[in-house]
Amino acid sequence: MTELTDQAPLTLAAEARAALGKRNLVLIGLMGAGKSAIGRMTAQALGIPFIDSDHEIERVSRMSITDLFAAYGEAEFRALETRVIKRLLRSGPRVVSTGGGAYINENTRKHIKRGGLSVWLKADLDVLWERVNKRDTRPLLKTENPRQTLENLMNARYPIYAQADLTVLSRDVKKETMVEEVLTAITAATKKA
Ligand SMILES: Nc1ncnc2c1ncn2[C@@H]1O[C@H](COP(=O)(O)OP(=O)(O)O)[C@@H](O)[C@H]1O
Ligand SMILES: O=C(O)C1=C[C@@H](OP(=O)(O)O)[C@@H](O)[C@H](O)C1
Ligand SMILES: [Mg+2]
Repeated sequence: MTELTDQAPLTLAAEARAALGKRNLVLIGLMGAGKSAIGRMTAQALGIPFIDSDHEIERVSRMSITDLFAAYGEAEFRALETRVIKRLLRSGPRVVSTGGGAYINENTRKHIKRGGLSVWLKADLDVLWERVNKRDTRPLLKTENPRQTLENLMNARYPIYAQADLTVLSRDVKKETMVEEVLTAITAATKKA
């Protein structure tokens, strides 16, 4: 009979997939951290569905995030975001990339803590700014000094993101490297547990 030890070692993705089980992987962090891009690629590597909560919000509301903020304001957006994320986390496994403010909302955070393994993609201000200043799709950054706004958000939010189950440093390396680090973090955390 073949012993388990005789078999070829599992690939990193397969190992992470086994470690995840039925749990959802939830990416959190500030705008520009790479939640949407890295989340999509991580789901592909794991062979499980990917959903971006902002895209889902846009789909159900049939409005862009920018228009939602303009028409209804941030409070209404957060209420919708909570409902959408709660629903997305009901079944797993999935990779769910959230919008930057989702985990800051106490209600949404509660659902994420209950419904998944959270990974904070943590980046420094220069990396985030370099990425977000190329697009104008983020209503919270439509201020006189968007870089300062981003820094203020960083100061307010980083202590809360720190509650995530896992943290991976997001920086200027290949996206594939980021995916590998997320998979490694999932595997390592499960081995430790
Ligand atoms: N490791 C990376 N290296 C270079 N660019 C990246 C990396 N990760 C993300 N990006 C780019 O940065 C921008 C913001 O990423 P995105 O996934 O939208 O972030 P978030 O969803 O966290 O706001 C996108 O253009 C994305 O392609
Ligand atoms: O940080 C935030 O509060 C927000 C981040 C955005 O998502 P990304 O983090 O994917 O850019 C989007 O949900 C909305 O503009 C609000
Ligand atoms: Mg995003």
